[in-house]
Amino acid sequence: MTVSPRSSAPRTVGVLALQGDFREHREMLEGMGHRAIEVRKPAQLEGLDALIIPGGESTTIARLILSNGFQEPLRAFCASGRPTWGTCAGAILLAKEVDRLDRPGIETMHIRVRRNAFGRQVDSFEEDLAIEGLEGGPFRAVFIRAPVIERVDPPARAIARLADGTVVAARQGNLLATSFHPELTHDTRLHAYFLTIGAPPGAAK
Ligand SMILES: NC(=O)CC[C@H](N)C(=O)O
Repeated sequence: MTVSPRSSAPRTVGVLALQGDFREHREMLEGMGHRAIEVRKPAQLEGLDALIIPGGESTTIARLILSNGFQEPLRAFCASGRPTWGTCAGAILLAKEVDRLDRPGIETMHIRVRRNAFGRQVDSFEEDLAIEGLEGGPFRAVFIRAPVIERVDPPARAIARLADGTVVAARQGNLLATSFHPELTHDTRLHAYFLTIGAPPGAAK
């Protein structure tokens, strides 16, 4: 399926605002005409149509998820079928397996992620990606101390790869994980795509 950037009606979209670049996601969503909520308490998840878990420092966000009682509510949100998207650190938190993370994350996507996979020499870079389901040509992806998706197990599937074949985006029903940061570009296509990926409750298991 392909979507155009303006194909969805205004939604109420939460951005987990414990740490990281939640503001950039909120501003992009607002620029698209959606209502964006910075989520700091589990009760705020209730009225949302969709949720973004932003980039930042995954160890810090994982610690704050646990200390703020977010772990079960976030798992329930993923199971509810509402679109849920982790960018960079957010993708690390959605993964069932991570090479090293000293505490549990949300662990709902059947992917294995390796943190800081590009090493010190390549702290950040950009690459044009073909993303399955996205029309309008390549997507300029910004990678910052990015993880890679080392393994994708069904029902998850890879939807974007670097030129060398490395998986950098995956989808599992209503769940989306990207190694890169679309909120740091002016391209709203992936945010628009994300809002279309709702699934029946439990579909993402
Ligand atoms: N931009 C990012 O979100 C970087 C992720 C960070 N390197 C981590 O492992 O948590």
